[in-house]
Amino acid sequence: IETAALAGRPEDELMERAGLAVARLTLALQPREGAIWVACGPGNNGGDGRIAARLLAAQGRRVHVGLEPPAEPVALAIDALLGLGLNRPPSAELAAAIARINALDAPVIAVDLPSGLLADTGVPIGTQAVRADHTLSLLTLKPGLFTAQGRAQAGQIWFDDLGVTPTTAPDALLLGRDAVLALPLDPAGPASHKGVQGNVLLVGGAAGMQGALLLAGRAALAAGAGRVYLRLLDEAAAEFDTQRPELMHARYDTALAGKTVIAGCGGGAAIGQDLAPVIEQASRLVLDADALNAVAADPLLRQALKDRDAQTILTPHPLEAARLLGCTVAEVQAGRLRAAQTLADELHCTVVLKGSGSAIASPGRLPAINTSGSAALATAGTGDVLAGWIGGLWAQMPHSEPAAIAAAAVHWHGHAGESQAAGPLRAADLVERMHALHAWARGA
Ligand SMILES: NC(=O)C1=CN([C@@H]2O[C@H](COP(=O)(O)OP(=O)(O)OC[C@H]3O[C@@H](n4cnc5c(N)ncnc54)[C@H](OP(=O)(O)O)[C@@H]3O)[C@@H](O)[C@H]2O)[C@@H](O)CC1
Ligand SMILES: [K+]
Repeated sequence: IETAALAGRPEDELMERAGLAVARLTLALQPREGAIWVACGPGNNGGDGRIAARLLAAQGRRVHVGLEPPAEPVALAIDALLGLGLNRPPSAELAAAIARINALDAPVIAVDLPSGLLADTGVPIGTQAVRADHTLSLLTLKPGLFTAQGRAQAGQIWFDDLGVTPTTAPDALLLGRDAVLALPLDPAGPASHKGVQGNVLLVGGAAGMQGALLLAGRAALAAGAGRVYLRLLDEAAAEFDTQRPELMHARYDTALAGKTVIAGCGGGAAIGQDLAPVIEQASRLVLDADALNAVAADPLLRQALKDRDAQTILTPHPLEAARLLGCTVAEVQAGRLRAAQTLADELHCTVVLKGSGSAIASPGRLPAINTSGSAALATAGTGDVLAGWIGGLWAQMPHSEPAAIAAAAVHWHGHAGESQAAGPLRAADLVERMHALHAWARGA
Protein backbone atom coordinates (compact mmCIF):
# COMPACT_ATOMS: atom_id res chain seq x y z
CA ILE A 1 0.00 0.00 0.00
CA GLU A 2 2.89 2.38 0.83
CA THR A 3 4.54 1.67 -2.52
CA ALA A 4 1.30 2.22 -4.40
CA ALA A 5 0.72 5.47 -2.54
CA LEU A 6 4.09 6.78 -3.57
CA ALA A 7 3.56 5.95 -7.25
CA GLY A 8 1.92 8.88 -8.96
CA ARG A 9 2.59 11.46 -6.29
CA PRO A 10 5.76 13.09 -5.15
CA GLU A 11 7.18 11.71 -1.93
CA ASP A 12 7.59 15.25 -0.62
CA GLU A 13 3.86 15.82 -0.74
CA LEU A 14 3.11 12.80 1.44
CA MET A 15 5.92 13.66 3.80
CA GLU A 16 4.57 17.19 4.14
CA ARG A 17 1.17 15.74 5.11
CA ALA A 18 2.85 13.31 7.49
CA GLY A 19 4.77 16.12 9.19
CA LEU A 20 1.57 18.14 9.53
CA ALA A 21 -0.25 15.18 11.08
CA VAL A 22 2.56 14.73 13.62
CA ALA A 23 2.58 18.45 14.47
CA ARG A 24 -1.20 18.48 14.96
CA LEU A 25 -1.15 15.49 17.29
CA THR A 26 1.72 17.04 19.23
CA LEU A 27 -0.18 20.29 19.75
CA ALA A 28 -3.29 18.40 20.81
CA LEU A 29 -1.38 16.35 23.35
CA GLN A 30 0.94 19.09 24.57
CA PRO A 31 -0.83 22.41 24.06
CA ARG A 32 1.11 24.27 26.73
CA GLU A 33 4.61 25.70 26.96
CA GLY A 34 7.65 23.47 27.20
CA ALA A 35 10.48 22.24 25.04
CA ILE A 36 9.80 19.61 22.39
CA TRP A 37 12.62 17.27 21.45
CA VAL A 38 12.40 15.78 17.93
CA ALA A 39 14.80 12.86 17.48
CA CYS A 40 15.27 12.43 13.72
CA GLY A 41 16.89 9.48 11.93
CA PRO A 42 18.52 9.31 8.50
CA GLY A 43 15.51 8.34 6.34
CA ASN A 44 12.00 9.54 5.58
CA ASN A 45 10.83 8.83 9.12
CA GLY A 46 13.34 11.47 10.17
CA GLY A 47 12.01 13.62 7.33
CA ASP A 48 8.51 13.50 8.82
CA GLY A 49 10.02 14.56 12.13
CA ARG A 50 11.89 17.50 10.62
CA ILE A 51 8.75 18.82 8.92
CA ALA A 52 6.80 18.49 12.19
CA ALA A 53 9.62 20.39 13.94
CA ARG A 54 9.42 23.21 11.42
CA LEU A 55 5.63 23.49 11.76
CA LEU A 56 5.78 23.41 15.56
CA ALA A 57 8.45 26.11 15.60
CA ALA A 58 6.20 28.20 13.32
CA GLN A 59 3.53 27.89 16.03
CA GLY A 60 5.94 29.46 18.48
CA ARG A 61 6.96 26.25 20.23
CA ARG A 62 10.54 25.73 21.46
CA VAL A 63 11.77 22.82 19.34
CA HIS A 64 15.07 21.00 19.53
CA VAL A 65 16.07 18.63 16.69
CA GLY A 66 18.89 16.15 17.26
CA LEU A 67 19.86 12.73 18.55
CA GLU A 68 20.34 14.10 22.07
CA PRO A 69 17.77 15.89 24.22
CA PRO A 70 18.18 19.60 24.92
CA ALA A 71 19.74 20.80 28.18
CA GLU A 72 16.39 22.15 29.42
CA PRO A 73 13.58 19.86 30.65
CA VAL A 74 11.71 18.13 27.81
CA ALA A 75 7.90 18.47 27.86
CA LEU A 76 7.38 15.99 25.00
CA ALA A 77 9.58 13.94 22.68
CA ILE A 78 8.91 12.92 19.09
CA ASP A 79 10.53 9.68 18.01
CA ALA A 80 11.29 10.02 14.28
CA LEU A 81 14.38 7.80 14.24
CA LEU A 82 13.28 4.77 12.24
CA GLY A 83 10.05 3.66 10.63
CA LEU A 84 9.18 1.25 7.86
CA GLY A 85 12.72 1.24 6.47
CA LEU A 86 14.18 -0.58 9.48
CA ASN A 87 16.02 -3.59 8.10
CA ARG A 88 18.72 -4.43 10.67
CA PRO A 89 19.44 -3.79 14.34
CA PRO A 90 19.71 -0.03 14.94
CA SER A 91 23.25 1.31 14.60
CA ALA A 92 25.04 2.18 17.86
CA GLU A 93 24.22 5.85 17.34
CA LEU A 94 20.50 5.23 16.85
CA ALA A 95 20.38 2.62 19.63
CA ALA A 96 21.83 5.23 22.01
CA ALA A 97 19.13 7.70 20.93
CA ILE A 98 16.45 5.05 21.54
CA ALA A 99 17.84 4.49 25.05
CA ARG A 100 17.78 8.26 25.73
CA ILE A 101 14.15 8.48 24.64
CA ASN A 102 13.23 5.55 26.89
CA ALA A 103 15.00 7.17 29.84
CA LEU A 104 13.01 10.43 29.48
CA ASP A 105 10.44 11.47 32.02
CA ALA A 106 8.13 12.95 29.38
CA PRO A 107 5.48 11.63 26.98
CA VAL A 108 6.78 10.21 23.70
CA ILE A 109 5.01 10.27 20.34
CA ALA A 110 6.40 7.72 17.86
CA VAL A 111 6.11 8.64 14.20
CA ASP A 112 4.63 5.72 12.23
CA LEU A 113 6.18 3.06 14.50
CA PRO A 114 8.15 2.97 17.74
CA SER A 115 11.71 3.03 16.40
CA GLY A 116 13.38 -0.36 16.44
CA LEU A 117 10.12 -2.31 16.08
CA LEU A 118 9.44 -4.30 12.92
CA ALA A 119 6.22 -3.15 11.25
CA ASP A 120 4.95 -6.57 10.20
CA THR A 121 5.60 -8.59 13.33
CA GLY A 122 5.72 -6.27 16.36
CA VAL A 123 9.13 -7.63 17.30
CA PRO A 124 12.11 -5.39 18.08
CA ILE A 125 14.98 -6.14 15.73
CA GLY A 126 17.70 -5.02 18.15
CA THR A 127 18.04 -5.08 21.90
CA GLN A 128 15.47 -2.38 22.47
CA ALA A 129 12.80 -0.38 20.73
CA VAL A 130 11.22 2.93 21.74
CA ARG A 131 8.50 2.64 24.38
CA ALA A 132 6.05 5.24 23.19
CA ASP A 133 3.02 6.72 24.94
CA HIS A 134 1.45 7.46 21.56
CA THR A 135 2.09 6.19 18.05
CA LEU A 136 0.79 7.98 14.97
CA SER A 137 0.56 5.36 12.24
CA LEU A 138 0.71 6.90 8.77
CA LEU A 139 -1.05 5.74 5.59
CA THR A 140 -1.76 2.26 7.00
CA LEU A 141 -2.11 0.62 10.40
CA LYS A 142 0.88 -1.69 10.74
CA PRO A 143 0.14 -5.21 12.08
CA GLY A 144 3.17 -4.97 14.37
CA LEU A 145 1.46 -2.26 16.42
CA PHE A 146 -1.19 -4.74 17.56
CA THR A 147 0.63 -7.98 18.27
CA ALA A 148 3.72 -9.37 20.04
CA GLN A 149 5.61 -6.58 21.87
CA GLY A 150 4.01 -3.97 19.61
CA ARG A 151 1.02 -3.40 21.85
CA ALA A 152 3.16 -2.58 24.85
CA GLN A 153 5.64 -0.46 22.87
CA ALA A 154 3.15 1.60 20.87
CA GLY A 155 0.98 3.07 23.65
CA GLN A 156 -2.15 4.81 22.38
CA ILE A 157 -2.44 4.30 18.63
CA TRP A 158 -3.52 7.12 16.30
CA PHE A 159 -4.00 6.91 12.57
CA ASP A 160 -3.79 9.34 9.64
CA ASP A 161 -4.36 8.05 6.11
CA LEU A 162 -2.65 11.15 4.68
CA GLY A 163 -5.63 11.52 2.36
CA VAL A 164 -4.74 8.34 0.45
CA THR A 165 -7.35 5.67 -0.29
CA PRO A 166 -5.67 2.27 -0.57
CA THR A 167 -6.10 0.56 -3.92
CA THR A 168 -4.70 -2.80 -2.82
CA ALA A 169 -6.04 -5.30 -0.29
CA PRO A 170 -4.72 -5.28 3.29
CA ASP A 171 -2.50 -8.10 4.61
CA ALA A 172 -4.54 -8.57 7.79
CA LEU A 173 -7.73 -7.41 9.51
CA LEU A 174 -8.14 -5.82 12.92
CA LEU A 175 -10.82 -7.22 15.17
CA GLY A 176 -13.02 -4.80 17.04
CA ARG A 177 -16.49 -4.96 18.55
CA ASP A 178 -17.93 -5.46 15.04
CA ALA A 179 -16.75 -9.05 15.23
CA VAL A 180 -19.06 -9.57 18.21
CA LEU A 181 -21.98 -7.55 16.83
CA ALA A 182 -21.85 -9.63 13.63
CA LEU A 183 -22.82 -12.79 15.54
CA PRO A 184 -26.38 -14.00 14.98
CA LEU A 185 -26.93 -14.20 18.76
CA ASP A 186 -30.41 -15.22 19.76
CA PRO A 187 -32.19 -12.03 20.87
CA ALA A 188 -33.56 -13.91 23.87
CA GLY A 189 -30.02 -14.82 24.83
CA PRO A 190 -29.17 -17.50 27.34
CA ALA A 191 -32.72 -17.28 28.66
CA SER A 192 -34.15 -18.90 25.52
CA HIS A 193 -35.15 -22.57 25.38
CA LYS A 194 -32.14 -24.77 26.17
CA GLY A 195 -33.04 -27.24 23.45
CA VAL A 196 -32.20 -24.76 20.71
CA GLN A 197 -29.08 -23.36 22.36
CA GLY A 198 -26.91 -26.36 21.53
CA ASN A 199 -25.08 -28.99 23.53
CA VAL A 200 -21.45 -28.76 24.62
CA LEU A 201 -19.34 -31.66 25.84
CA LEU A 202 -16.04 -30.91 27.56
CA VAL A 203 -13.30 -33.51 27.87
CA GLY A 204 -10.32 -32.91 30.16
CA GLY A 205 -9.66 -32.25 33.83
CA ALA A 206 -7.19 -34.98 34.74
CA ALA A 207 -6.22 -35.52 38.40
CA GLY A 208 -5.24 -32.22 39.98
CA MET A 209 -6.49 -30.17 37.02
CA GLN A 210 -10.27 -30.48 37.19
CA GLY A 211 -10.47 -26.74 37.73
CA ALA A 212 -9.45 -26.09 34.13
CA LEU A 213 -12.37 -28.13 32.82
CA LEU A 214 -14.82 -26.56 35.29
CA LEU A 215 -13.75 -23.08 34.19
CA ALA A 216 -14.23 -23.96 30.54
CA GLY A 217 -17.60 -25.55 31.35
CA ARG A 218 -18.76 -22.51 33.29
CA ALA A 219 -17.68 -20.33 30.37
CA ALA A 220 -19.62 -22.41 27.82
CA LEU A 221 -22.69 -22.14 30.03
CA ALA A 222 -22.29 -18.40 30.56
CA ALA A 223 -21.81 -17.89 26.82
CA GLY A 224 -25.30 -19.29 26.41
CA ALA A 225 -24.96 -22.97 25.48
CA GLY A 226 -28.10 -24.94 26.24
CA ARG A 227 -26.67 -28.02 27.94
CA VAL A 228 -23.10 -28.39 29.11
CA TYR A 229 -21.68 -31.82 29.94
CA LEU A 230 -18.34 -32.43 31.63
CA ARG A 231 -16.31 -35.57 31.04
CA LEU A 232 -13.66 -35.40 33.72
CA LEU A 233 -10.66 -37.63 33.09
CA ASP A 234 -10.10 -37.85 36.83
CA GLU A 235 -12.54 -40.59 37.76
CA ALA A 236 -12.27 -39.78 41.45
CA ALA A 237 -13.32 -36.17 40.89
CA ALA A 238 -16.43 -34.72 42.49
CA GLU A 239 -19.61 -35.39 40.54
CA PHE A 240 -20.47 -31.78 40.03
CA ASP A 241 -19.46 -28.15 40.41
CA THR A 242 -21.23 -27.07 43.61
CA GLN A 243 -21.18 -23.42 42.56
CA ARG A 244 -22.56 -24.21 39.10
CA PRO A 245 -25.05 -27.06 39.53
CA GLU A 246 -26.23 -26.31 35.97
CA LEU A 247 -23.21 -28.25 34.69
CA MET A 248 -23.98 -31.88 33.94
CA HIS A 249 -21.87 -35.00 34.16
CA ALA A 250 -21.19 -36.59 30.77
CA ARG A 251 -21.42 -40.09 32.20
CA TYR A 252 -25.15 -39.94 31.43
CA ASP A 253 -24.83 -38.72 27.84
CA THR A 254 -21.66 -39.78 26.10
CA ALA A 255 -22.64 -39.21 22.46
CA LEU A 256 -20.15 -37.03 20.58
CA ALA A 257 -22.06 -36.55 17.34
CA GLY A 258 -24.26 -33.48 17.27
CA LYS A 259 -22.30 -31.82 20.05
CA THR A 260 -19.77 -29.06 20.15
CA VAL A 261 -16.83 -30.71 21.87
CA ILE A 262 -14.11 -28.84 23.75
CA ALA A 263 -11.15 -31.07 24.53
CA GLY A 264 -7.89 -30.54 26.35
CA CYS A 265 -8.45 -28.14 29.24
CA GLY A 266 -6.48 -29.61 32.15
CA GLY A 267 -6.25 -32.83 30.16
CA GLY A 268 -2.69 -33.80 31.07
CA ALA A 269 -1.09 -36.70 29.25
CA ALA A 270 -4.27 -38.78 29.77
CA ILE A 271 -6.21 -36.83 27.13
CA GLY A 272 -4.26 -38.52 24.31
CA GLN A 273 -6.19 -41.80 24.70
CA ASP A 274 -9.56 -40.07 24.41
CA LEU A 275 -8.79 -37.92 21.42
CA ALA A 276 -9.14 -40.29 18.47
CA PRO A 277 -12.94 -40.75 18.75
CA VAL A 278 -13.37 -37.08 19.64
CA ILE A 279 -11.54 -35.95 16.51
CA GLU A 280 -13.43 -38.43 14.40
CA GLN A 281 -16.95 -37.85 15.68
CA ALA A 282 -17.39 -34.36 17.15
CA SER A 283 -19.62 -32.18 15.01
CA ARG A 284 -17.73 -29.05 16.02
CA LEU A 285 -14.43 -29.31 17.84
CA VAL A 286 -12.36 -26.91 19.94
CA LEU A 287 -8.93 -28.26 20.85
CA ASP A 288 -6.99 -26.55 23.63
CA ALA A 289 -3.95 -27.07 25.84
CA ASP A 290 -3.00 -30.73 26.38
CA ALA A 291 -5.11 -31.87 23.44
CA LEU A 292 -2.84 -29.73 21.25
CA ASN A 293 0.24 -31.24 22.85
CA ALA A 294 -1.16 -34.71 22.20
CA VAL A 295 -1.74 -33.88 18.53
CA ALA A 296 1.80 -32.47 18.27
CA ALA A 297 3.21 -35.69 19.68
CA ASP A 298 1.12 -38.20 17.70
CA PRO A 299 1.25 -38.29 13.87
CA LEU A 300 -1.93 -40.39 13.73
CA LEU A 301 -3.95 -37.80 15.65
CA ARG A 302 -2.46 -35.10 13.49
CA GLN A 303 -3.55 -36.91 10.34
CA ALA A 304 -7.01 -37.54 11.81
CA LEU A 305 -7.35 -33.81 12.47
CA LYS A 306 -6.46 -32.98 8.88
CA ASP A 307 -8.93 -35.57 7.64
CA ARG A 308 -11.88 -34.29 9.66
CA ASP A 309 -14.84 -33.31 7.50
CA ALA A 310 -16.28 -31.12 10.20
CA GLN A 311 -14.72 -27.93 11.43
CA THR A 312 -12.17 -27.40 14.15
CA ILE A 313 -10.84 -24.45 16.14
CA LEU A 314 -7.40 -24.72 17.79
CA THR A 315 -6.46 -22.33 20.60
CA PRO A 316 -2.69 -22.69 21.14
CA HIS A 317 -0.54 -20.37 23.19
CA PRO A 318 2.90 -19.76 21.63
CA LEU A 319 4.53 -22.84 23.19
CA GLU A 320 1.73 -25.13 22.03
CA ALA A 321 1.91 -23.56 18.57
CA ALA A 322 5.67 -24.12 18.50
CA ARG A 323 5.19 -27.80 19.34
CA LEU A 324 2.61 -28.18 16.57
CA LEU A 325 4.85 -26.39 14.07
CA GLY A 326 8.05 -28.12 15.17
CA CYS A 327 9.83 -24.84 15.82
CA THR A 328 10.81 -22.64 18.77
CA VAL A 329 8.62 -20.22 20.70
CA ALA A 330 10.91 -17.42 19.57
CA GLU A 331 10.23 -18.35 15.95
CA VAL A 332 6.47 -18.31 16.55
CA GLN A 333 6.68 -14.92 18.27
CA ALA A 334 8.92 -13.49 15.54
CA GLY A 335 6.03 -13.87 13.09
CA ARG A 336 2.77 -14.50 14.91
CA LEU A 337 0.46 -13.97 11.93
CA ARG A 338 2.58 -16.19 9.73
CA ALA A 339 2.73 -18.92 12.39
CA ALA A 340 -1.05 -18.91 12.86
CA GLN A 341 -1.64 -19.02 9.10
CA THR A 342 0.86 -21.85 8.55
CA LEU A 343 -0.81 -23.94 11.23
CA ALA A 344 -4.30 -23.21 9.90
CA ASP A 345 -3.32 -24.17 6.35
CA GLU A 346 -1.48 -27.29 7.42
CA LEU A 347 -4.10 -28.71 9.79
CA HIS A 348 -7.18 -27.36 7.94
CA CYS A 349 -8.37 -25.62 11.08
CA THR A 350 -9.16 -22.18 12.40
CA VAL A 351 -6.29 -21.18 14.68
CA VAL A 352 -6.36 -18.71 17.56
CA LEU A 353 -2.74 -17.98 18.50
CA LYS A 354 -3.07 -16.51 21.99
CA GLY A 355 -0.88 -13.85 23.58
CA SER A 356 -0.71 -10.09 23.34
CA GLY A 357 -2.66 -9.30 20.16
CA SER A 358 -4.16 -12.76 19.53
CA ALA A 359 -3.92 -13.77 15.87
CA ILE A 360 -6.75 -15.67 14.18
CA ALA A 361 -6.17 -17.55 10.93
CA SER A 362 -8.21 -19.88 8.73
CA PRO A 363 -7.37 -21.47 5.38
CA GLY A 364 -8.13 -19.14 2.49
CA ARG A 365 -8.93 -16.09 4.63
CA LEU A 366 -7.10 -12.95 5.66
CA PRO A 367 -5.65 -13.37 9.14
CA ALA A 368 -6.96 -11.06 11.87
CA ILE A 369 -5.45 -9.50 14.96
CA ASN A 370 -7.55 -8.84 18.04
CA THR A 371 -7.35 -5.36 19.53
CA SER A 372 -8.90 -5.92 22.95
CA GLY A 373 -7.33 -7.25 26.15
CA SER A 374 -4.72 -6.33 28.70
CA ALA A 375 -2.07 -7.85 30.90
CA ALA A 376 -4.81 -8.51 33.48
CA LEU A 377 -5.68 -11.57 31.38
CA ALA A 378 -2.27 -13.17 31.89
CA THR A 379 -3.48 -15.36 34.77
CA ALA A 380 -4.09 -19.09 35.18
CA GLY A 381 -7.28 -20.38 33.62
CA THR A 382 -8.11 -17.50 31.28
CA GLY A 383 -7.24 -19.73 28.32
CA ASP A 384 -9.70 -22.36 29.56
CA VAL A 385 -12.34 -19.66 29.75
CA LEU A 386 -11.65 -18.67 26.15
CA ALA A 387 -11.92 -22.26 24.90
CA GLY A 388 -15.20 -22.66 26.79
CA TRP A 389 -16.57 -19.39 25.45
CA ILE A 390 -15.73 -20.33 21.87
CA GLY A 391 -17.49 -23.68 22.29
CA GLY A 392 -20.45 -22.09 24.05
CA LEU A 393 -21.02 -19.60 21.24
CA TRP A 394 -20.47 -22.16 18.51
CA ALA A 395 -23.00 -24.58 20.00
CA GLN A 396 -25.67 -21.88 19.72
CA MET A 397 -24.66 -20.88 16.20
CA PRO A 398 -23.60 -24.17 14.60
CA HIS A 399 -23.90 -22.77 11.09
CA SER A 400 -21.60 -19.82 11.65
CA GLU A 401 -18.08 -19.88 10.26
CA PRO A 402 -15.56 -21.02 12.87
CA ALA A 403 -13.44 -17.97 12.06
CA ALA A 404 -16.37 -15.69 12.92
CA ILE A 405 -17.06 -17.55 16.18
CA ALA A 406 -13.39 -17.46 17.17
CA ALA A 407 -13.08 -13.76 16.33
CA ALA A 408 -16.13 -12.82 18.36
CA ALA A 409 -15.13 -14.92 21.37
CA VAL A 410 -11.57 -13.59 21.38
CA HIS A 411 -12.69 -9.98 21.21
CA TRP A 412 -15.38 -10.49 23.89
CA HIS A 413 -12.85 -12.21 26.18
CA GLY A 414 -10.29 -9.43 25.67
CA HIS A 415 -12.86 -6.71 26.24
CA ALA A 416 -13.91 -8.25 29.54
CA GLY A 417 -10.27 -8.32 30.59
CA GLU A 418 -9.49 -4.75 29.71
CA SER A 419 -9.77 -3.11 33.10
CA GLN A 420 -6.70 -3.63 35.25
CA ALA A 421 -8.10 -1.47 38.03
CA ALA A 422 -8.84 -4.45 40.25
CA GLY A 423 -5.45 -6.05 39.62
CA PRO A 424 -4.94 -9.44 37.98
CA LEU A 425 -8.19 -11.01 36.90
CA ARG A 426 -9.05 -14.45 38.29
CA ALA A 427 -10.47 -16.74 35.64
CA ALA A 428 -13.72 -17.53 37.48
CA ASP A 429 -14.37 -13.78 37.79
CA LEU A 430 -13.60 -13.36 34.09
CA VAL A 431 -16.48 -15.73 33.28
CA GLU A 432 -18.83 -13.49 35.29
CA ARG A 433 -17.53 -10.34 33.62
CA MET A 434 -18.00 -11.89 30.19
CA HIS A 435 -21.50 -12.99 31.14
CA ALA A 436 -22.33 -9.42 32.17
CA LEU A 437 -21.43 -8.28 28.63
CA HIS A 438 -24.27 -10.08 26.80
CA ALA A 439 -26.16 -6.81 26.32
CA TRP A 440 -22.96 -5.15 25.03
CA ALA A 441 -22.54 -8.06 22.61
CA ARG A 442 -26.05 -7.40 21.25
CA GLY A 443 -25.32 -3.75 20.63
CA ALA A 444 -26.73 -2.14 23.78
N1 LIG B 1 6.20 5.18 2.22
C1 LIG B 1 5.42 6.25 2.21
O1 LIG B 1 4.56 6.32 1.40
C2 LIG B 1 5.62 7.29 3.20
C3 LIG B 1 6.53 7.15 4.24
N2 LIG B 1 6.65 8.05 5.21
C4 LIG B 1 7.61 7.91 6.27
O2 LIG B 1 8.79 7.34 5.82
C5 LIG B 1 9.12 6.21 6.62
C6 LIG B 1 9.87 5.24 5.83
O3 LIG B 1 10.99 5.90 5.36
P1 LIG B 1 12.27 5.14 4.84
O4 LIG B 1 11.85 4.12 3.86
O5 LIG B 1 13.22 6.16 4.39
O6 LIG B 1 12.75 4.39 6.11
P2 LIG B 1 13.13 4.87 7.60
O7 LIG B 1 12.29 4.10 8.49
O8 LIG B 1 13.16 6.32 7.74
O9 LIG B 1 14.59 4.28 7.76
C7 LIG B 1 15.42 4.17 6.67
C8 LIG B 1 16.69 4.97 6.91
O10 LIG B 1 17.31 4.52 8.05
C9 LIG B 1 18.47 3.76 7.69
N3 LIG B 1 18.42 2.56 8.47
C10 LIG B 1 17.60 1.50 8.35
N4 LIG B 1 17.83 0.64 9.33
C11 LIG B 1 18.81 1.17 10.07
C12 LIG B 1 19.48 0.76 11.22
N5 LIG B 1 19.18 -0.40 11.81
N6 LIG B 1 20.42 1.53 11.77
C13 LIG B 1 20.72 2.69 11.16
N7 LIG B 1 20.12 3.14 10.05
C14 LIG B 1 19.18 2.39 9.53
C15 LIG B 1 18.41 3.55 6.22
O11 LIG B 1 19.71 3.56 5.75
P3 LIG B 1 20.24 2.44 4.73
O12 LIG B 1 19.57 1.14 5.04
O13 LIG B 1 19.90 2.96 3.41
O14 LIG B 1 21.67 2.41 5.04
C16 LIG B 1 17.63 4.77 5.80
O15 LIG B 1 18.48 5.90 5.73
C17 LIG B 1 7.82 5.73 7.13
O16 LIG B 1 7.96 4.95 8.29
C18 LIG B 1 7.10 7.04 7.37
O17 LIG B 1 7.51 7.57 8.61
C19 LIG B 1 5.83 9.25 5.25
O18 LIG B 1 6.66 10.35 4.98
C20 LIG B 1 4.64 9.24 4.34
C21 LIG B 1 4.81 8.53 3.07
K1 LIG C 1 9.64 6.16 14.63
